[in-house]
Amino acid sequence: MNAEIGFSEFGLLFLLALLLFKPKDLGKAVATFKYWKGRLYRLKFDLEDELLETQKNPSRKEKESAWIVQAIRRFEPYKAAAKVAAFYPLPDEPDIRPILQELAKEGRLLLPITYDGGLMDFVEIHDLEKDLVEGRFHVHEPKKELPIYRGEIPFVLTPGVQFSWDGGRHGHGKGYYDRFLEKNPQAIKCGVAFSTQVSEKPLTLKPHDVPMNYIVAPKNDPEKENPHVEEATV
Ligand SMILES: Nc1nc2c(c(=O)[nH]1)N(C=O)[C@@H](CNc1ccc(C(=O)N[C@@H](CCC(=O)O)C(=O)O)cc1)CN2
Ligand SMILES: Nc1ncnc2c1ncn2[C@@H]1O[C@H](COP(=O)(O)OP(=O)(O)OP(=O)(O)O)[C@@H](O)[C@H]1O
Repeated sequence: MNAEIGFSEFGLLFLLALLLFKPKDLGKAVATFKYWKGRLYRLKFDLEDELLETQKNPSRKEKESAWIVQAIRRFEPYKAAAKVAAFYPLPDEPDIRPILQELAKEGRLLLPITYDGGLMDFVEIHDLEKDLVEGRFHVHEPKKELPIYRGEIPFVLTPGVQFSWDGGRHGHGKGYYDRFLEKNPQAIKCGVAFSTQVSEKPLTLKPHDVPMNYIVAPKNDPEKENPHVEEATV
């Protein structure tokens, strides 16, 4: 009896949520929930790793991140790019730190520094330890005193909340990447995502949403697939 009451209350709450929130808001709420869930999840695993000193049983996220890193390394347009605009991963994004280390060593790494109003610039980073500080939204950002990079940006590894295989991208809703990419139409845009972040159905895009040329994300089983980058089917 009690169980029945519990279930119907849950059902009622769900219906209320559907009535009160527009599908877009509901999507944002789910994205926020996922973001915080991801942060706590990563924290838990980091603590466990420290305690157990083991990397023998990496989580699915770690496996997918390793797959993504391999796929990027093998990707010709990435290999050919003189500079790569990348991102310092948030806990809910693929861990591309090995790529960042390699790019920094090669003198090819650019990371974003954000300003108010949804604007950002890229800065050349040579040392991930010394050149970065924690900026807004807990993202590691270049120190303010470092010079802004004013040269050509041929290739952009782009973070996002959700992508679709046809190149659609939704971010955190502040428009940083849309504004930046609009000003840099020459750049090859490569979305970087966990398999769970890529929708089979095209995302609904607004006129300012800039589509990706490529998506790097494992499609099904990251262990069985050969890492490769998908060309967006736009
Ligand atoms: N790794 C990484 N670096 C990045 C971005 C990104 O998406 N990922 N950005 C891409 O633009 C810029 C920073 N923009 C961000 C904007 C909002 C939030 C954020 O967490 N916002 C909400 C939560 C809402 C949500 O998750 O949708 C908050 O304020 O807590 C994070 C980054 C530049 N650097
Ligand atoms: N090129 C642009 N010029 C002016 N305003 C823009 C441009 N791109 C986006 N915006 C504005 O920025 C806001 C957020 O855009 P959107 O929701 O597409 O961001 P996002 O791509 O999800 O976020 P982010 O790029 O920060 O990860 C919107 O209100 C939009 O009007």
